[in-house]
Amino acid sequence: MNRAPDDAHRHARALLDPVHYDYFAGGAGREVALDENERAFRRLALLPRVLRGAASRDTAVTLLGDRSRMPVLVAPTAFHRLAHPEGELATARAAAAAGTVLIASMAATTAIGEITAAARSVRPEAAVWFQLYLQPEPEVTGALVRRAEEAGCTALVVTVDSPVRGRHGRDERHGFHDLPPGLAAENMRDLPGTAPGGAAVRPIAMSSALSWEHVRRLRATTPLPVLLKGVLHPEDARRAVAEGVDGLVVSNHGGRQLDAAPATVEALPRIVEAVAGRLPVLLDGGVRTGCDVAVALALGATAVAVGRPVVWGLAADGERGVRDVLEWFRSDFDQALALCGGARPADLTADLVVRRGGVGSGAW
Ligand SMILES: Cc1cc2nc3c(=O)[nH]c(=O)nc-3n(C[C@H](O)[C@H](O)[C@H](O)COP(=O)(O)O)c2cc1C
Ligand SMILES: CCCCCCC(=O)C(=O)O
Repeated sequence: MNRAPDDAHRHARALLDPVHYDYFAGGAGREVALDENERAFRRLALLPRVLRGAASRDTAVTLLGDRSRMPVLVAPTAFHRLAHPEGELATARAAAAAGTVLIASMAATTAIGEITAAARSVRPEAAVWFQLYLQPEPEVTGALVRRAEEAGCTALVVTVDSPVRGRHGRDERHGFHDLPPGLAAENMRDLPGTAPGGAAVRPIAMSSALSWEHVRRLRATTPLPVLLKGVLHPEDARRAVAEGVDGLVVSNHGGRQLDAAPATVEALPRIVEAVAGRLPVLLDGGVRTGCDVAVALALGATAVAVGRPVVWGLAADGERGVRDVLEWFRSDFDQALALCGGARPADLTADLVVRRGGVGSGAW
């Protein structure tokens, strides 16, 4: 029996050290953006179409050349070994088995080469993308990109919503600022510029000096497609198109950065309008059911990504727990698609989405 993300969440909460549970669950500030991500989906409804003769369905999508069995990817989340001893290796095997794309965090507690190897041990064509925080020193960013390329990653997801780190009240209250002994952000090990005898693992820097120039430089140094994660303003989306970026992720970092950021599903339509089909637009934040996936796709997302539900599956039952959560998302999305009268993700169109209480008002 597949465990729904809500069940996994309950199990994870019971099993995890409360300090680590709060790290994963928490958000920035008063956690308004965190709460709103889920609530905003509840404010939206789907108007199903009937009698469309959609006898067989296909939930697969192709994203920048990678095929995914469903339009639900694994969002990058840090420090999986805090959730389960097998950490990112378990997540990678589960994502590969579920046939979806894993976006591996630069802040993983397992090196990217080991993550891709684990995914490919299950499915040789499994796609792994690498999430990157651009580092102030170009040679450090360059070395991270080479590692991702050598590991066989097929896209880079550059997180641009973190000029500084959000303030996480739960972590502050617990005094949780560092990984426990024995765990490290393994992609940061042995990078250029580490002083002889200095710490072998560099801290991850967040820099407010980053600009479009850094994105341009990155694009010039790698053949991999580059997506920007954390775009919420339509002008930034238009600029991304002009700069030749390959894709966008509409994200408020799961409510962990700017607490005043809008719910991502509410920001999505303006980004989709600005991009006008020129790039794939992904969304993450608060996606908890197949209906949420269907709403996001109907509003123009090519796919969504899920963060915490995957962590809960991992904490609850390792590789099997993540696989259960991902398989549940696939079947729940398939069910929503069928109930909307669709045969494939492209059948979900904006006219299906209305605000609750607003049917007939042309709310969208
Ligand atoms: C515990 C945790 C760690 C995260 N680590 C990263 C990270 O390393 N890099 C990144 O770009 N986003 C990170 N995120 C943000 C996620 O990629 C994603 O935007 C967010 O989790 C989506 O919201 P959801 O958790 O409601 O699905 C993290 C989120 C959580 C909850
Ligand atoms: C400076 C530590 C970097 C870890 C970042 C993980 C992350 O993005 C999060 O939201 O947590």
